Amino acid sequence: MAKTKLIIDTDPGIDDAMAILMAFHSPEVEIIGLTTIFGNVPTSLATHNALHLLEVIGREDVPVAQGCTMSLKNVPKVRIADFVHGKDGLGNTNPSPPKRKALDLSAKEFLLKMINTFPGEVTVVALGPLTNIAMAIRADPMFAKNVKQIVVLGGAFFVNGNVNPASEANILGDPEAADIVFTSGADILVVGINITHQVVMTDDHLKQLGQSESAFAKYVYEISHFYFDYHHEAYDMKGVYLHDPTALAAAVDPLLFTFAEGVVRVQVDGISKGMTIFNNTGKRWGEVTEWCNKPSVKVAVTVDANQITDMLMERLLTDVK
Ligand SMILES: O=c1[nH]c(=O)c2ncn([C@@H]3O[C@H](CO)[C@@H](O)[C@H]3O)c2[nH]1
Repeated sequence: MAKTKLIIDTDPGIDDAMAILMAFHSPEVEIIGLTTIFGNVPTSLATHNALHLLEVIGREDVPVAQGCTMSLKNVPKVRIADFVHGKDGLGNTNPSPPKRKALDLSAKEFLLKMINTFPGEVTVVALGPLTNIAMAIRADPMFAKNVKQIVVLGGAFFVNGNVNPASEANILGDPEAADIVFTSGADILVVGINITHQVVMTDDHLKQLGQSESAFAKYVYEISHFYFDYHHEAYDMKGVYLHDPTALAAAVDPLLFTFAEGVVRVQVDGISKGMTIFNNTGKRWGEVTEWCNKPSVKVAVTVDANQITDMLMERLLTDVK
């Protein structure tokens, strides 16, 4: 079967690094580029880290396109998540400067170019705020039709957020962009923290990675201590949430999830800014609401969590020649 072409829009980030490594050991997909965005780190550092990760992986042929440095409303991210990922985004391991540079094309231009070159063939896995993708949608009305699928890591459906009780970090990073993407009519899978908080890499799994001879396993072991310390402290748990690898798994094998369909709108201001509100009641509302006459998305509602952790472990522990 033909491999799905993937573009990973990313803000690496320790769990982004795990997802990117996992993607390169996933025979189901072919990664045709990385685009970068602010979130876990500022955009310039995301680009630096994306180029560094491709060196670690040995795939310096894969292009990186730098994305927006601010949200659609020209607001820089209020709180870069260095307390989750370290100052350098990779657990304070201080990676050496990458040998390559990003493309001259912006992330938006790269996304448009790839989707127009391969209509119906490219899936975008969005691991950070959705600014680049919203920009592409706004620039070209055909983008939403021609992208094969957009897999979004973001939102908190029927649960609290992880930045505050209302909002999850990626959606809060650019709520206007998220609302544009969710209502664009593209084929969209949304994986929120109601799902990713079920998918855990334990302290024992980390130990196993540390004892392995696999280059990917050793690398993840090195960068992950900071991320584990954060989870020990913030959540009192003996492991970490696998946010980004879970979204990547949805692109590789959506059968590991079940989805409910409905319209998702995003709160763009007020105390619940960034909140994702999903209408799947099936009720015939008596009045016109902001959810009426909008395209639906598929929101993940259940997950085979152990299978995803196993998939990540297996793909990190295996050296692919
Ligand atoms: O700003 C943040 N605050 C968090 O507590 C937090 N926990 C995880 N994350 C990152 O945001 C995405 C999931 O919401 C993932 O990329 C996490 O690394 C966080 N970001």
